[in-house]
Amino acid sequence: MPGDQILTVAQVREAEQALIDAGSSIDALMQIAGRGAADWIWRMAGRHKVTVLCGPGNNGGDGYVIAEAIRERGGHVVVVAAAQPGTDAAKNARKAFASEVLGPDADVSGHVFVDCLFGSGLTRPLTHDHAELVKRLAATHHRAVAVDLPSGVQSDSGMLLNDDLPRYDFTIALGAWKFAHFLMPAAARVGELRLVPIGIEPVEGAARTVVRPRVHEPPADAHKYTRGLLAVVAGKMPGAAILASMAARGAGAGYVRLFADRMDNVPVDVVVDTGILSEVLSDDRNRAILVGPGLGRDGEARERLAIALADPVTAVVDADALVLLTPRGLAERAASTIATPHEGELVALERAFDLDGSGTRPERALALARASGMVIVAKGPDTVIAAPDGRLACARSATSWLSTAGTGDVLAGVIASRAASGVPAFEAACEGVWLHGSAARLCPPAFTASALAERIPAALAACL
Ligand SMILES: NC(=O)C1=CN([C@@H]2O[C@H](COP(=O)(O)OP(=O)(O)OC[C@H]3O[C@@H](n4cnc5c(N)ncnc54)[C@H](OP(=O)(O)O)[C@@H]3O)[C@@H](O)[C@H]2O)[C@H](O)CC1
Ligand SMILES: [K+]
Repeated sequence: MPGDQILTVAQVREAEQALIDAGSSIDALMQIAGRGAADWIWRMAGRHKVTVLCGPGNNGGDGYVIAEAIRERGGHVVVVAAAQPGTDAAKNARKAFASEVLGPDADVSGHVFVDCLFGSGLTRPLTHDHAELVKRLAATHHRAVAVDLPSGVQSDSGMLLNDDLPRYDFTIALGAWKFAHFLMPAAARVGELRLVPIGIEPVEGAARTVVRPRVHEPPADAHKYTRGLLAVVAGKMPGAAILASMAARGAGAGYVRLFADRMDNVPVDVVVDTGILSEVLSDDRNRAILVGPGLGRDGEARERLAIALADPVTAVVDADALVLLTPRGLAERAASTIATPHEGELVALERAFDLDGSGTRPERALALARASGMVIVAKGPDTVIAAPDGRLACARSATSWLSTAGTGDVLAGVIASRAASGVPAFEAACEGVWLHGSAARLCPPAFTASALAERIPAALAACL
């Protein structure tokens, strides 16, 4: 199931123009957006005092609409204008606000601070005065809500144009998600996210959010091979491959076969094969391969990677295998390959594929996907998934407790399991990322990677 669209500033402007061409107006869109945002703020504040900070552009215009909607309901609302409205729509919204507007020096405090200083039109850092004003208002209110984006955040990259700006409890996106809602460092400042739709049509080629997949029970006549046989190739340090295999067992594949040098310390429900790798992989019942966790980086590891990549089934390439991977290694491959690099491995792959690593994380992931022909899962607190055909998806961090050893092995195992179950590569990557995050949410704090792997079936249960 495709998620919601995530749009760049240019895509939002084009989509907004299409609505205007179809008979709407900026003023009408601002009313829908502002009143939709006011509904959320009303739920949060009720009759407690709300302060709306309005900037000069249409984000500020939204602020006047929000303030008027709260005033009409009998709420206690104050507007602080950081600058006079500069656009026609913002001027109209200001005129329609039937109460007093205070200047930026006003001494205000209250329950909810609503930031409508700048949104997607921000092009440069906030001035010192604006930054101090935002900080002061955030400090004198119990809760902070950003409308569309926190002021000071660059919409397409998620970069912060100013240091030291407040964290928000809530961000209410207008019309569509923006990349800054998902990308670090901005994603750490937005708080809980809500989206107010304003009628924007689907934009061709737009990025999507990663959402809960739909998974079906195996058919009545299913057996372990029809549900998918996954081969996991271990190396010198089998622990990581065992962890990946455990996670894979719980994510849908009917059979996980671990190729390893030794049989000891392997849980009973992972089948170990200590034979000859090329023979293990030539089993034509194999539906997917996972190679990389604990593989090592020596000559034997290189050889195992080459044998794995020569196999005509979907391959998930992780950890050490990402460092050993070369364009030549992929040249003969016809089957899909999914790479799951963290930032350091992403940089190594960019070098290997002669890319300069410039641009936002989604742009970098897409460039690598196109250059390598692989589905790229650029994992981290702001995981981005890119396909060679240009599809792009972003996931919010489930929890920062995921920052512990072995969780990457679990992710690789889950993605490989979805691929072995017959899910196409890009979708398998998105499903794996969702299941991994969802399992993390089911874990207690300070969980271990093996506890995470144990929660994968519970995460899968929520998808049935
Ligand atoms: N998504 C939609 O369809 C709708 C969105 N709406 C809201 O509109 C804003 C975007 O509004 P816009 O007027 O384009 O931009 P801003 O309000 O964010 O910024 C206003 C102008 O401020 C100037 N600017 C930029 N950075 C700074 C700065 N650091 N200091 C001072 N001034 C700055 C810039 O103009 P310049 O000419 O000075 O460069 C901006 O244009 C969107 O976020 C939504 O909230 C509408 O409600 C309609 C529907
Ligand atoms: K804002």
